[in-house]
Amino acid sequence: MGFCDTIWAEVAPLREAILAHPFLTGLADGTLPGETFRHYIVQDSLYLAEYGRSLALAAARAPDAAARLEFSDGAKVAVVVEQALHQAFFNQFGVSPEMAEATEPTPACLGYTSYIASLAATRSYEELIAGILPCFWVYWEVGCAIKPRATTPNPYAAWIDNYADPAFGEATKRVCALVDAAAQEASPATRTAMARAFKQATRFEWMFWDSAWRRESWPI
Ligand SMILES: Cc1ncc(CO)c(N)n1
Repeated sequence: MGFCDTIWAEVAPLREAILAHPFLTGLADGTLPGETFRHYIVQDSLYLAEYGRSLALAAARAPDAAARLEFSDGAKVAVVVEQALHQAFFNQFGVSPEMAEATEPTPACLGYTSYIASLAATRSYEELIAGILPCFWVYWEVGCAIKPRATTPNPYAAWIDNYADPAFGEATKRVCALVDAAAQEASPATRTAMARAFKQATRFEWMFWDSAWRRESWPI
């Protein structure tokens, strides 16, 4: 079993909790309140802007051209999706650019982006890319799980299609391959740190949806 398969299996309980989360069941059957999705999509645009920066840092630190291309491409796609898909949803759900600009990241959003940025700043390249991977893989799994049971018409169809798109699956596979290759060269201690980063980021994925579901804000 490859490294990615192992760490993927280790987070199985987290993945089950994600797939069962009411935010995602509501997305699939179209009953998710628009206000809840609006909270999510504004936070997600803040997330993608910061995540894109961390992908660019991964590209800068990548040991070979293939990895440099993959992460710089990912950095570009994060910005493109942030601007295109999100703008469409902003229009659909009545979020003005001013509202979006005035919104602060929630504790979950800031926690997740700051965690990935901290990997980029103070940890190894191997840990950084392990922390980057759940963003791809969890969304790919969610997209594929939701798509066959999504009701039509569904106000969230464009979101579901984006993450169930085979092209997104291919990108996920390529990042998995880079993580597997890095793990193969790494020491046991680094592999342990990679598994921890992967799990931590997967936890934040759950927290991100849960925070939108609760329409989280700062307690003070
Ligand atoms: C929080 C989060 N994780 C992953 C993705 C997938 O790109 C996203 N858009 N947002």
